[in-house]
Formats: sequence, structure tokens, C-alpha cells
Amino acid sequence: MFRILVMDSISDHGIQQLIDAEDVTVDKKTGLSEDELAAIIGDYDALLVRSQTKVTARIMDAGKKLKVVGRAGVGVDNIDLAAATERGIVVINAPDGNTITTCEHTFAMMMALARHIPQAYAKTISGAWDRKSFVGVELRNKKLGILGMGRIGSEVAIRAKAFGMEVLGYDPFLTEERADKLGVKLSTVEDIVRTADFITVHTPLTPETRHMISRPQFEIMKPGMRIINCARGGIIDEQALVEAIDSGIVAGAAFDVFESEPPAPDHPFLRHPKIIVTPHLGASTVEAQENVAIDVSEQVLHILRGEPFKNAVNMPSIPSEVLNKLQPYYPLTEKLGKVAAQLAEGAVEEISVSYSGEVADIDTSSLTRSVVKGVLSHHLGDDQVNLVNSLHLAKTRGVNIVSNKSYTHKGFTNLITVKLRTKGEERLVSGTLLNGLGARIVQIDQFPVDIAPEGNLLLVSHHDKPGIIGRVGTLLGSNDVNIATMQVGRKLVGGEAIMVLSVDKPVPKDVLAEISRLPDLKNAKEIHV
Ligand SMILES: NC(=O)c1ccc[n+]([C@@H]2O[C@H](COP(=O)([O-])OP(=O)(O)OC[C@H]3O[C@@H](n4cnc5c(N)ncnc54)[C@H](O)[C@@H]3O)[C@@H](O)[C@H]2O)c1
Ligand SMILES: O=C(O)CC[C@@H](O)C(=O)O
Repeated sequence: MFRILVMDSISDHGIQQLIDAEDVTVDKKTGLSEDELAAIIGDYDALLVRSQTKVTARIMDAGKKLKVVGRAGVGVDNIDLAAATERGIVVINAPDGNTITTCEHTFAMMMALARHIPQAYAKTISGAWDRKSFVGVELRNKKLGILGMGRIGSEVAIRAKAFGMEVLGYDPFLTEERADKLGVKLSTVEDIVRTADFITVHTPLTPETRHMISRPQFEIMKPGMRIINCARGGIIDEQALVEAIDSGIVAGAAFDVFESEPPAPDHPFLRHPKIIVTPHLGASTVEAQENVAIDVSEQVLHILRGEPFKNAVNMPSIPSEVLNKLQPYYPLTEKLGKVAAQLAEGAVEEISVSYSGEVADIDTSSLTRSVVKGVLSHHLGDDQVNLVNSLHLAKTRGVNIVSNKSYTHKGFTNLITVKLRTKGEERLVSGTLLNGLGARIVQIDQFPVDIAPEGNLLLVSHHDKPGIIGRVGTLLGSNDVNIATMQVGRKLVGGEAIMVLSVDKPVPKDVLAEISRLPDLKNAKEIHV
């Protein structure tokens, strides 16, 4: 008999199949402290949570029988994924069940913002009859910029078209074909920021999306624009937003999520007359809560019964004899994917992985998953992609995956080459495991190099002429950026070349822009590995 613990307010109807199952007993609890949960979790095979319960390493250590943690929702920020993976505990989520509900909440917020509904309601019930203070704007013919065109962003786009809005979308995986199908103009972040009347964000919170809308973006916005966040607190810089509203750039904002939840009682959003808020209600409908609970219950039963399952967001344990052979290649393959993702511009259409030498003798399918994980996690966030779901996520985004093997050695005992094709270009990065030195990148595009894939790398494409290396070094030095190592790769004397510098701290954006403007320099890009 399997024992399942259901925490938080998960829909009773949604978990009915668990209650009905003959091989399962279900206990429901809410509001337990970490100590209280740690004291009882040892009796359970599965734990179901929403976002309230924090599933920490300590809880997992106490959960000696725990095989699966189910998250009734999308974000798994409340679950320690690394700890679960280490302990062989599968973490699953329910990524589809609350898409429509959250999209509808976004629309409710956009309309409430356009027509001042919360403010007008508050004044009316206070006894006033004020029709002058709440003149709104129509959505029709307005430009809506959507940052993040995944499940929720795409649904928002479809509804915005029905309201007669012109929709601009940006997402690293949005191809022109898909944008056309949705009736969305494929745009850049800058385009959206400069021209949109309304902006709504639907990305995960990752290092790349944290404060993706901050002071520099507010400064170039169309005066009178409005902004909505029903995704994750922190994507929009809260302090910078308040300043932009107070200086008259932004006419109003609607937020369902906060950088810290619940927000402190003195949070400036809670008193601002032009900001409307809800307490993370995006997924809170009867339907969505049933959907996510049904989805997660179904998968938990599969896992407990040893049947195939979907929606795992971490890696289940692999038999040790297989893992021993694969283990050294995982960090290399994931890093190759991450580097390739940062080299390529535009939506990724194809990821191709070639294995040659010794590595070709192993079953490389999970290494290909690891490359794809590296590519996708750069955009989707490390907590959303893993070896189990990376190919599935690539497929749902229309990314083609190709892999091939060659048993010749090509100068290295083992060599893995990742090619990324986007609409406009194909970028290549090759790596190897060297005895004693570990993972090395040995080729970028047509240029041979020898770099440890670690930390902050600065990649500079230039013409092979005297003085360039010195000029780049001086600029970095005068801006207090220390160079740890440097490599130059070229095919021909005086031809195209690249310089790869490993630097001790991230290069400030303005310094990067200054480097890009140096004579004989084609491009400078920072890559984080
Ligand atoms: N308010 C709520 O209650 C609620 C409910 C459900 C989901 N969410 C949140 O909404 C967000 C979107 O959920 P989803 O189900 O649509 O996820 P999704 O994974 O389907 O879509 C996210 C999209 O963001 C894109 N993206 C990543 N980095 C980007 C960048 N720098 N610029 C532009 N796009 C980028 C990804 O490529 C992806 O397509 C998540 O943060 C999720 O946690 C909130
Ligand atoms: O209401 C919830 O459980 C949070 C929902 C949402 O933020 C999610 O990530 O699915």
C-alpha cells in the first residue's frame, strides 16, 4: 500500500482518483511547519504540494520512502530540485492545467487596468459617484507586446487578437512561422519596449529575465504605456516601475506576483493609486485547480506503480553501471549546449550533435538530452529542463534534434560537436574530455581553440591585425575587469579570427558595447558557462 501526503489547498475533486485507488491511502494536511512536516514525511511514498509548502533537502532526507514530489502547478521554485535528483526522487509538475486560467487572469488585469475598475469600485462603495476620475482607454487598435510566447503568452496573443489589438511577441524560441500562425509580429525586446501601449511578461524568472524590464527599458518606453506581470515577481524591476509611474512614463501597472511574497505591508505597490494588485491568483480557478490536481495525481500513480510517466522536471536515478560511463560527459555536453545557445542569434530550429572517438561507443542518447538541456535551459531556466523532459520540450517548440556518430578519432580520443541552426545562421562548438585537464572547448565555428568552459567568457570576432588584442585588454583593464586566460584562433594570417578571454567578473554592458565599437572588430559577446 502506497501512502500519499497531500499538502496545501489542492482540489479534492482533482485528487479523487488517488482516494479511489485500492493500492493507495491519502492523508491531507495544511499549514504544517518544516519541523512538523519533517516529523511525519518518513511514512509517505509521495508528497503533493502547491506553492506554499517548501520541499527542502531536510524534508527529503526525512522522507526515507519518498519516491515522488508532485507540484500541482507550473513553477517548482518551492522544491529543491538538486536535492531531489541527488536522492533519486522524481519531481513532477502540471504545466498545462493552469495555462488558460492564468491567461484569463492576465486579461482581467489588463482590462481592469485600462478601465480603472478596482479604483472606481473602491470609490463607488465609499459613497462617491465620481465619473470624471476614471476615464479609461480602449484595447482596440493598441499595441500589445508579449515577452515570453510559451503556453500562457501564446494564449494571451490569441485573445488579444480578438480584442482588435496589434500583437508584438518576443521569445527566443518564437519562429516566424509560429508567429504568423498566431497572428503575432515577431519583434525584439527593444522594439516592444519602445512601441507597445501595453506590455505583459510570461517568462520564467531566470538570471536572464530578472529585471529584464528595468530603468533603461522604462526610459525608452512610449509615455502612457501600461504594464502587467502575472508570471513571476522580479521579471520587472519593482522600484524602477514605481519611479517610471511617478515620472509619468507609465500610466499604470497590474501585478499578480511580487519579488518577495507576500509583499511587506509597506511595499510601495500596496498604496500606489496607479498600481493594481492580486495575491498570486493567476492559477486560482476551480477549473485550473482541478486540472492540475488531476494531472499530477495521474502521474504520481504511474510513478508509484512503476509505469511510464510524463512531466518530470528533474532526473530520476540511473543505474550506477550506466551512470559511471556517462557521468564525465554530462557537464561537458550541457556546457556545449549552453555555449552554443549563447552564440546563436534568433530562434533555434535545429540542434545537431556529433560524437566521434571513444564516446561513440557509449549509448549517447542521454548525452544528446544533456546538450538539448544546455541549449533550452539558457532560455527556459535550469529548474524547468532536465534529462527527462529536454527532448519533449524541444519538440513542443518545433526544434529538430539530430545526432550522429563517427568511430574515427578526428585528432581527439573523444570529440563532441554541437551545431545550432537558426533562421539566419549555423553556429558550431566542439568539446572534448582531456586526461588530467577535464572538459575543454576545442573549436568554435571554424576556429580551433583550447578553453576551459567555465565562468565568464568574452568572445571577440575580429580581423587578424596587430594591436587588436592590446586594445581589448586595455579597455577591460581600465574598467577593472581582470583577464584570467586568453586564446586566439584563426585560420589564415591576416584573415578572420576570434579571441576568447576568460574574465574574473561579468563585463559591464557599456564596456562590452565600447569593445564592439573598436576598429577591425566585428562582434563582442559575453558567454556565461
Ligand atoms: N500567476 C500565476 O499564478 C501563474 C500561473 C501559471 C504560471 N505562472 C508563471 O507564468 C510564466 C509562464 O508560464 P508558461 O506556462 O507559459 O511557461 P512556458 O515555459 O510555456 O513559457 C515561458 C516562455 O518564456 C520564454 N523565455 C525565456 N526567456 C525569455 C526571455 N529572456 N525573453 C522572452 N521570452 C523568454 C521561453 O522560451 C518560453 O517559451 C512562468 O513564470 C510561470 O511560473 C504564473
Ligand atoms: O496557485 C499556485 O499554486 C501557483 C501557480 C503558479 O504560480 C504556477 O507556477 O503554477
